[in-house]
Amino acid sequence: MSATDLARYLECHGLGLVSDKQKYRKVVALQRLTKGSVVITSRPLCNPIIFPTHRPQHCETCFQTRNSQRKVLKKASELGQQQTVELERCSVCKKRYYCDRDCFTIAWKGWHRWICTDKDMEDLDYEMLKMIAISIERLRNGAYKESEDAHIFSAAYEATAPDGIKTKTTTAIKAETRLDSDSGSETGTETEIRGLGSSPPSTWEAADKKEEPLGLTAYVFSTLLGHESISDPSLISKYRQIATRVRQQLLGSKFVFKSEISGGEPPSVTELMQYLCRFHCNNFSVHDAQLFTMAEGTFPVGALFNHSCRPNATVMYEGKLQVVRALEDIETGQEICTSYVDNGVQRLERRQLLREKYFFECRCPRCGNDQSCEKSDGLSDQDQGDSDDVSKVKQSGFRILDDLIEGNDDGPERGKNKVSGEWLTEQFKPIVLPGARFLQVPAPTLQPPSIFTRATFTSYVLHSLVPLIQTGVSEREYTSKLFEVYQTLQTTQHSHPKPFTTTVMTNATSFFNTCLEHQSWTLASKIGAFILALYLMIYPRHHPLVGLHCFTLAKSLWNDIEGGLTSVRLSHEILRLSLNILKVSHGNKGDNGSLVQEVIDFMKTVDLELGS
Ligand SMILES: C[S@@+](CC[C@H](N)C(=O)[O-])C[C@H]1O[C@@H](n2cnc3c(N)ncnc32)[C@H](O)[C@@H]1O
Repeated sequence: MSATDLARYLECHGLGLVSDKQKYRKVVALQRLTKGSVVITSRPLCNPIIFPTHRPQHCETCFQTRNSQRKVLKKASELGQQQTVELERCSVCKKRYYCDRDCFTIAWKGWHRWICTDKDMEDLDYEMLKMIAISIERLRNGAYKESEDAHIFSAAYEATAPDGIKTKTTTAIKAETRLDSDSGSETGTETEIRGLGSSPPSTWEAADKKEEPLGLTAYVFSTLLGHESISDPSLISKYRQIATRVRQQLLGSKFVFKSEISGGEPPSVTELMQYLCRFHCNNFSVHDAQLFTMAEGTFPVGALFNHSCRPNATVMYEGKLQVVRALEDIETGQEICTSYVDNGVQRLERRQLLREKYFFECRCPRCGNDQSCEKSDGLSDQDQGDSDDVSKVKQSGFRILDDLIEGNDDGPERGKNKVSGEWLTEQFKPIVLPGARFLQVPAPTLQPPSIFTRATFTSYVLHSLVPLIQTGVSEREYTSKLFEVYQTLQTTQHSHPKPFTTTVMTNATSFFNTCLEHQSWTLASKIGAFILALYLMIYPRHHPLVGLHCFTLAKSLWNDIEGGLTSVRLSHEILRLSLNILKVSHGNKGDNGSLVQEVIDFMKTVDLELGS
């Protein structure tokens, strides 16, 4: 595989990989992508490492959760049960779980037998490194067969081509035919992929163009940045120890390195250290549909996307397959970016993480690169002098956002970040929830309040932005309204402590969860509406977090008996919002699709109650 093969593969997906002075390379759209479409899928180079606490819930092979496994459900119905069938545990290590013997056999032949009795496997870096070394060697020596993975991606994933035509991948087709046949043997060397140096078919067949051969995955991995030369020496020394341990373990194990490239030896310590450095700034936390992380994985194609604090794409998972989805319409030539950090944290924290973990200074539309960023990076107000005022005046668009949400005060105990429940309750009580019908119609003449409190902020932002999401206006129109909201928030007086900082958001979120736990639905709904306003100010409108929050808020509103029918109507409207967002961020496949279906089903219940 070569750079040309990668370029051709990406081109088939309507993507281009362009050199960039600051970022090394960047992925750009070669054609218009509509919001919600799958930009590309990315496969893991080795089995993602499930965190120990999450192992009993996920099959190591197909990665499906216990309750969503089709096979398990079928088994349950055969047993006359409703749903829950426990996963089966490996009887030797007693640590890894599988749906059944089929999944266990695939794992055993592929990787499990090499790690089953290795006591060091509880260290994430060690585990990932050993798995990658084995995975790459199996690919090089021809022991790996593409068909083995058919089972892994058996969700029969349908990739949506940029033109909107649904293409069933050949992986999916293979999966269907493989279900009835036995898994292949480890010893066979007549494989489709003969090693990293071999060429792909001379033309990418129409059906093949959506499929990512593992040879390509490994090639992309070999091209990723590791930043070895600028990494922290203590990290490098830690990596040397891990690499040495893994190499010794591999030398002593029965795993045979028999490819031409390996020459009978595991990769050198230096090469293994390079892998570790690449993991550091390219690996992903794998999360479920609710965005709870449960594993770590190496997805090289997905790692080609650069970071932006205002991303236009997001990363989701369908079983073990990573799916990059467009969060907004992306025009030809535009760079496609995901986010490496939570966009809800303050500029200083984001920049520090990006610098320490990914070794770059962010110059995205939100961060920019002028002096105003430096202020948060440690320069005192005095150091900034008058230039601060000047740079503030110059700021526009997303650049305003971080100044708006800065601040650590929340509550009477200034600076301590500790606020009493009573005080918080008082802060949220005055919020008047918007009428459902007001959320459907944009109000062009909406007057901003004379002072922003938590209540007036919630009302102003929700009335300004939600109708635009409901009516699906263009990104340009939405952004222009959003900038208008930012300007208003900047130029209007606000109460103290400032109601729209990230500190306030963190405290409000934990208070919201407490209210939900205690079933204080009226208060929870008010806090939930406030959090929604803050989310809309900070996150892209179709961000999965926004959709998930809307779903929780809608459930709270529906439970709020005090609010009567008004609250049920609002619940319906917020559900509609949740659905609009989740359809874009989550799509309609697997566990993500099930979540969207849950929203639809809940809407039907609410519909019934409203008699519509
Ligand atoms: C996951 S990789 C992204 C793909 C990478 N650009 C490449 O061509 O392989 C992460 C690395 O890309 C670079 N990078 C990502 N986003 C960037 C950004 N917004 N600005 C500058 N460099 C960025 C950094 O060097 C970072 O460590």
